[in-house]
Amino acid sequence: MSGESSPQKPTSPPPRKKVTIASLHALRQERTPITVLTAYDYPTARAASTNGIDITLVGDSLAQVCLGYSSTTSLTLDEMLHHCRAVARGSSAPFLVADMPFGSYYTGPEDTIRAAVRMLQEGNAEAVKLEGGSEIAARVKALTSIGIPVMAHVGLLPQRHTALSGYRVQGRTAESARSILHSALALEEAGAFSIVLEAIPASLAAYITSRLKVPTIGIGAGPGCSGQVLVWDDVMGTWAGHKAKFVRRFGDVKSEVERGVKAYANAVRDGSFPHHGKEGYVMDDGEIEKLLEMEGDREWLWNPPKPSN
Ligand SMILES: Nc1nc(=O)c2c([nH]1)NC[C@@H]1CN(c3ccc(C(=O)N[C@@H](CCC(=O)O)C(=O)O)cc3)CN21
Ligand SMILES: CC(C)C(=O)C(=O)O
Ligand SMILES: [Mg+2]
Repeated sequence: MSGESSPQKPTSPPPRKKVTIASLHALRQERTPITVLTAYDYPTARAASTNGIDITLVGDSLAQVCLGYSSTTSLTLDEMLHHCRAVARGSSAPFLVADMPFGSYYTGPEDTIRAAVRMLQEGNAEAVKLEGGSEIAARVKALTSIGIPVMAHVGLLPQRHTALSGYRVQGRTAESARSILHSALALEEAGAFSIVLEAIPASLAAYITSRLKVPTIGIGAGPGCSGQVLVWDDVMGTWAGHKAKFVRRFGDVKSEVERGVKAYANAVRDGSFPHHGKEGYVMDDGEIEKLLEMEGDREWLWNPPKPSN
């Protein structure tokens, strides 16, 4: 059969090319913005993977948006690994990064390595993300020197919200900005393949990006970064908590979910669901009569409810 005249077979779209650290650096080089989205389970990972996201991040925001904790510091390494494995099963094309949970990288280089190895081996992550500045550069180096890719994270550090008395924009003064810049340079020097800049002024983020060779990923850091990241629930409009200034909602999934749940509950209550014919099963011919005969219940008669729609 010649290819020209035969009709196109309805096939699924060709699998995307696997994103690698090299391909991410190439995007930075050609100034194509890198797209990063968090994912917490198999369906969110699938959606990111099949719709053009470059990096899937299993963020520790998981603690708040999926598990109902009041902050990310409650999340354990085991909880992270459980979600990471689910995301890995659904995220085939994007590069897969996962947050090292609070407390899993402070007690020494050996514990840091052990926890990061679990993230890769048990969680199937390809890289780990660590929050902190120059003070954790040695930890980052301990990981990158043995081939564990690290994404750094500077600026607003949610894992330190208690010490910092809340979530505040960082780097508004020259002194604070310089400290963030020098942290970013130290983390690049320690081998980080990319750096997240969270909640810092746009001019500072653009300047840091110009001083680094590795791509920067901004969240609340303006358009001058090499890429952008947002939390899934913020993008979809399913997060009911505080909406940070940097969030833009691209979907209204919350109202769609409300509509669906209410419609289902109403249909069950008014008897319109399930429909006897369309959504149920029938016995083989004559078998209900046989059953009633066996049970001595020949008088029993079933009148299926009339569908109300
Ligand atoms: N849904 C959600 N989105 C996130 O981006 C996110 C989480 N959860 N959980 C983990 C961390 C916490 N993050 C946060 C949390 C609060 C602010 C916030 O309230 N920012 C203030 C800054 C005010 C200021 O200093 O001027 C804001 O209103 O933007 C920012 C980032 C980012 N991460
Ligand atoms: C918002 C991103 C950068 C993150 O760290 C998270 O989702 O936990
Ligand atoms: Mg995080």
